[in-house]
Amino acid sequence: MYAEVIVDISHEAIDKSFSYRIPKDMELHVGDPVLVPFGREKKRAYVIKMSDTSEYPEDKIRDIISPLKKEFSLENTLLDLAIWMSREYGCTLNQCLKTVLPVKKKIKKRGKTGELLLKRETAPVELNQEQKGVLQGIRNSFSKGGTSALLFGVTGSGKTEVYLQLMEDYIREGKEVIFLIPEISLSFQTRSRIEQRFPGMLSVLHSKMSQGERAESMEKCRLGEVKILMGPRSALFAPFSNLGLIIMDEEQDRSYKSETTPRYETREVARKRAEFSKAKVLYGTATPSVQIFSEVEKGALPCFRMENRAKSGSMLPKIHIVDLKKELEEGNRSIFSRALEKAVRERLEKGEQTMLFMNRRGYAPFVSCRKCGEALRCPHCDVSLNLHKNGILQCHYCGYQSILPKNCPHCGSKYLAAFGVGTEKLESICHAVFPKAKILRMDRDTTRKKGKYEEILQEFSEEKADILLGTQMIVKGHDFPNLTLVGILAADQIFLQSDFQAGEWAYQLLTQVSGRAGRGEKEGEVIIQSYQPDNATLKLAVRQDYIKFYEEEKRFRKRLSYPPFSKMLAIQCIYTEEAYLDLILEKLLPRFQGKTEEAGGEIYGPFPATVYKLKDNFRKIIYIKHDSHDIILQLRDSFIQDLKKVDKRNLILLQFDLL
Ligand SMILES: Nc1ncnc2c1ncn2[C@@H]1O[C@H](COP(=O)(O)OP(=O)(O)OP(=O)(O)O)[C@@H](O)[C@H]1O
Ligand SMILES: [Zn+2]
Repeated sequence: MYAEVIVDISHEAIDKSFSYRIPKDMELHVGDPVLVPFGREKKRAYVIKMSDTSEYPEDKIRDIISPLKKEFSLENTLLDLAIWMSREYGCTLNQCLKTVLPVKKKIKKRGKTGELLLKRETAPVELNQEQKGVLQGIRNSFSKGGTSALLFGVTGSGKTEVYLQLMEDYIREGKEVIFLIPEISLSFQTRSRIEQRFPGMLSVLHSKMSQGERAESMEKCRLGEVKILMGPRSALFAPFSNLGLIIMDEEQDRSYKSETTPRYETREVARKRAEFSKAKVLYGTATPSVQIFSEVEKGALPCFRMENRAKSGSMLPKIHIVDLKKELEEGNRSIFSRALEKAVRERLEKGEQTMLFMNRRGYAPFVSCRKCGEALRCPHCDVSLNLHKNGILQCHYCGYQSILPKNCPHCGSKYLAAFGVGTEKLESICHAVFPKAKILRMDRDTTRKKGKYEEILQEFSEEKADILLGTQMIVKGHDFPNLTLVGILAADQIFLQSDFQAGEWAYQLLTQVSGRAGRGEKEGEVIIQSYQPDNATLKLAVRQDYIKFYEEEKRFRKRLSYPPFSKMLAIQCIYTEEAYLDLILEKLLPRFQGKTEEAGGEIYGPFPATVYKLKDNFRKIIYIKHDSHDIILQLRDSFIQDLKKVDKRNLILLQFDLL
């Protein structure tokens, strides 16, 4: 027998594995630590794969010296987690270890830190009745052995206060807390609330950090210099050895789904991490994901609700829909409906703030020729190019850039024109329509530089600007008491996606955006502009009736047996030559289809991915559905085996997405 091992994982990025022979009487398992000869030294290594044969010449291969005891339980936990992830998400253990284990950097030795004492700078807010009720409920549920719970509270109901109290429970017991937040929304407000409550105990991760800074944050956890790690999904792998609690705020957020291999679902990995660390998980949200609410419905997850805003006098905002078709009929061609424009003016007069949401960045999402009708497209991807204000065309998928040509590259005419509105254009329009207003824009382009994101939010919260406009980034978790108007300029964009989860995402987004309005004492108003004011999801979002929305969504998904009412696996096959990709799939599919159907599953596709060509790669997707999670995983493995037989040179890249 042979083993593939990775060496000394805690010291550098793991990207290479080595082969060793397993001596006859040695019993080993994947994940076991072993001692191996390495150059002239002996090193600690981990078994990541075992096989009967080895590609290495017999005389060059060396023997494993001995198995080692798994001494330190943290390492154990993270290894177990990696092993589970590689099985669940269909990728190599190596890929999972890279995700799970922190890259360790040499860090200056610091003086030994004393016991971390809990000294508060600010007294906790007196909780209201609703908050007290849910806090007690969660505590009871956990102390009776419950391992996870959902805190379902409307926007502004004061979930953060509940989290803080619960964190305190665990920190007092000497345990550690992971506080997960969605990507990009490093809510500086929440961060400073935690810092004030638990001075010196918080470490943070965020996407703008360098490798070194991330490593440093993680290292503080390992050394016990902090008790709380706040960050996006990767914070889940904090090397805490006495983890007590994982809080996952905005549980429904899409950034919790990893877009790179392993494509894991943070919600599930959190549960596993908690299981291996004997910790608890609290999910929090104002709009539960359909997945999590189906668990509540089945009685598998206790749910604690808060239905009122926390601050006395604060109410959920009034929401209206404006019909853009009617605006057009009545001669208004502006991007602002009359109602929205009037509402903004009123806010400017009263010195209140406005937030304007536009789902696209850049100046205009399309440039096309008025003569031949062709749009300018990315040469590497199957999408149209976005025009930016500086006259640069940009692909938002691969980053390709070119200068806007004078003439149409298809017919040579000079009638190229930009269509649609992105945030840059919205900003120019706002300046023209409201010349006196102070305007801030927040999107990927204005927040590229480190610190910019916080700077914009800080400025807006200090009321140095009247209008904050931007993409998704502006909607998450922020609390501006003087913000009384939210305008959603093009709600239809939100519904355009073809995914079966599109309705859910739209509902969540609309609720989140709307939830920013009227969080102080002044009443809030939300205006949603749409060409399809009768859209069912839109109407449900306006009524803010989650249960009704959930019931509708459940009916639709049950009828078509979509998750969470069945398991679904998307298999994405990727290759640069379309013809070869098609050929392989043609060879492979009949047999695989047979297997799937025999196992009682359903198979669909292959379909081209939404963006079929991406960075010069063609992408086709096959979906399989089955009630059993395990059978789905078996079918996945058999797909991999079958593909190996036809794609002998191993050219096609596979990506699995377990839904
Ligand atoms: N018991 C309380 N008494 C007075 N004010 C409170 C109380 N609890 C919370 N607040 C205030 O209410 C506002 C909303 O609270 P918080 O940000 O925790 O809500 P949330 O539920 O996390 O909202 P969202 O889901 O929209 O992010 C904050 O300004 C907070 O300081
Ligand atoms: Zn591109």
